[in-house]
Amino acid sequence: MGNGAPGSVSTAARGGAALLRLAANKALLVALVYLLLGMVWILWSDRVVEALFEDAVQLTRAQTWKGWLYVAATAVLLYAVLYRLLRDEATHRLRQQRQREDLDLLNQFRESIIDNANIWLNVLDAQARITVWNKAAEQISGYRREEVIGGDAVWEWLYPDPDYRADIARRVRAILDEGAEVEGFETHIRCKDGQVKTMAWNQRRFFDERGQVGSIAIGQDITERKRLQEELERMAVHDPLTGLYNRREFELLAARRFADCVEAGHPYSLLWVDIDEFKAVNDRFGHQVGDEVLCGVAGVLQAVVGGQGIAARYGGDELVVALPAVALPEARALGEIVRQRVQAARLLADCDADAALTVSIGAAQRDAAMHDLMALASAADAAMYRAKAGGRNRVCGPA
Ligand SMILES: Nc1nc2c(ncn2[C@@H]2O[C@H](COP(=O)(O)OP(=O)(O)OP(=O)(O)O)[C@@H](O)[C@H]2O)c(=O)[nH]1
Repeated sequence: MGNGAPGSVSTAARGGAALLRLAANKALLVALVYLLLGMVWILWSDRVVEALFEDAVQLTRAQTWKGWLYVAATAVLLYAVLYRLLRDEATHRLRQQRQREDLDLLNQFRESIIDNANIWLNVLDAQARITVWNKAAEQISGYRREEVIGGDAVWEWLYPDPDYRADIARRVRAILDEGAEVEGFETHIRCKDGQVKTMAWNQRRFFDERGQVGSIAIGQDITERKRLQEELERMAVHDPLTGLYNRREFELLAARRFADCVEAGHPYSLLWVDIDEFKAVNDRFGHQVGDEVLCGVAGVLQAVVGGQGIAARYGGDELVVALPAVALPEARALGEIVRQRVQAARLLADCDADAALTVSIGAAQRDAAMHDLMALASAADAAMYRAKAGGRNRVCGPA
């Protein structure tokens, strides 16, 4: 896999032909120089020998010596030329062999990096078929390379939903056809064992040494990171014990709905729920039981009003429910249902069959004098204290 541009094939072929032409021209030049030197030698040496020797026997001997001299000189010349050519050729071959060895080493190194990288790495050809599938891809997906290499069936396995798969296929085509790049793109894959994992992808196009288009994808399994992130987000807005919204989130959400209701002229009510004699529960049965009771009351509250309002743990044993667009009579009725259900739940039955656990509830509705959520909350809190003062286990409204 490389980054060569398309057309590199014809460039290489043109380069090879030019080199061959250069070699042929050089050889022709050497042959012509040899021919010329030979002709000059024969013409010149014949004249010199004929001028020097008149005797036929001496002339023949001189011609023979001249022949030997020519053969010796051309042999030396031939040796020098061939030695240079063959030495250059040998050096060239040696260099090529070293380059091939270096390239092999580099390829082995690259393959080992691809294979042992801690991240999913796969390569696709122009038809989106898998050509490289590293160990991390095998480990994360559960699919072995023998199952996926050369085909595109893996997309159906990883993305069984046809619409989702079509969307991803469109993105891959955009990468292959238009050179689009993705960075940090998240998908949910279904692994061989049925697990669903969240992956973050970086993917881009490349051209191999033959100019063929492909795409390389690097994937990171972010399932655990996502889960932790969601858990942190959940913890930031929820009370860890009861699972209801925490006070901060309640004030944020309820205030937002309060402003909406003021603007729309809708009613807005609030229930303030406090467990009766909760300190005695802790003292008699222990903090652990107290925690379970708190959770039990929160469960009742969520079941009765969760769909209509915003239920939260305000602090200690105090729970609140904001009821946007709900008028006081309905709010009181809901409070009454909560009270009865808490009592009926017999949350202390396991500790003491006779011990009853009850709640006191204050209900209030926004009036023209209440400009913010806190004013309404104070009114509901005051109503809850009236319920306590009235003997507990009851729902009280405004005085
Ligand atoms: N188990 C448990 N107890 C808690 C928690 N938070 C606060 N409490 C206890 O809740 C009790 C609240 O008592 P109060 O509301 O003051 O009084 P009470 O006993 O409920 O009496 P009334 O409200 O007058 O009926 C205290 O004893 C706190 O220690 C908690 O998260 N778990």
